[in-house]
Amino acid sequence: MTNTDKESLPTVDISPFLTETGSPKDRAQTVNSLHQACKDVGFFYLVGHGVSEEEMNRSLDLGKQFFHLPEEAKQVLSIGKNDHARGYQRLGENVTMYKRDWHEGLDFYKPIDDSHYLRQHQLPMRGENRWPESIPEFRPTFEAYIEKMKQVGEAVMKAMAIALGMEETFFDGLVNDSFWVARVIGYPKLVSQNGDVGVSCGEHTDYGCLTLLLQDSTMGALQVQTRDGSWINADPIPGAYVVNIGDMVDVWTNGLYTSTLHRVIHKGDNYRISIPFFFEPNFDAVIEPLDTCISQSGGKKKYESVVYGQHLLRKVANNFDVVEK
Ligand SMILES: N=C(N)NCCCC[C@H](N)C(=O)O
Ligand SMILES: O=C(O)CCC(=O)C(=O)O
Ligand SMILES: [Fe+2]
Repeated sequence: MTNTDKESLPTVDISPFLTETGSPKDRAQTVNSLHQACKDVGFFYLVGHGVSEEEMNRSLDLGKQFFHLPEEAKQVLSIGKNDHARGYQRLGENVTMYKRDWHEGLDFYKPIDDSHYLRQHQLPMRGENRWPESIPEFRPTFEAYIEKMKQVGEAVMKAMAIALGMEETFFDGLVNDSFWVARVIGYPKLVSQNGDVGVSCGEHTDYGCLTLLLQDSTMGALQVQTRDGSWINADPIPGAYVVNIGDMVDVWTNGLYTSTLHRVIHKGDNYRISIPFFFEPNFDAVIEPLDTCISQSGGKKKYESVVYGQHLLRKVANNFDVVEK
């Protein structure tokens, strides 16, 4: 059932696209609910994704274990000692719209080889992923988790292609080598400070195709802007992902599906963990508005074409505070 009521996000069941056995009727239902959700809010709960609550909780728990390590152990993985993108970012090192975000993070990107554009040009994100060695289960657990998330991302993009009136396989060649990002975020209680500290994570849109957000049971932290400008909570529902679409879907659809502003304000006493998986286009994918979407949205092309990797590089350049290492 698609719930479009103002106070809560709609739900999409992706299971008919993850198994071979999805009936035409069930697939149509998924496509319709996805279309409505992407048009109305750009945020929805995703169920039927095949990831068990146990797997979800294991990842969240490993994230928590990592952030509870002593600061020196975390600093070994610092992005400043690597490629300025892969690795650990201490509290306040992330910046959104020139303000420090009150969280710490650990980022993993799709591994690349020496022929990759990022290595050839000595750019951020060109390095190797940095895994916490003192937590041996961390790497295998996350690597298995990432594989699942890629499959879920591909399935949602298939349903989205149909929702847009394209062939089911339309996005395949644009996302089959997804330049994904898996981010583990730790949020201490937000305390008001002097200076330039903003919120837990300042308002922003995500950059690529889809964000599949796993969050712990903390309520009231993640907020989403609705079309009328008000903010609603995107609270966790056990077993469901909160999914939102990114800037590249906005471009493909000529604004028919919006990449919606969201932010995090965590004022609770607990230490919150979230794990967004950013399912993104291929690094070199050229993204441009689809003809069918241009005609469904007034006939005027709103965006120029963009290479995803270049969009990402521009965004990442503004993501971090310059700190002494
Ligand atoms: N790939 C994504 N979406 N990463 C998280 C973005 C958080 C906002 C970011 N500091 C910004 O200023 O865009
Ligand atoms: O922690 C959250 O709930 C959301 C984080 C987020 O929006 C992001 O990292 O892009
Ligand atoms: Fe986000």
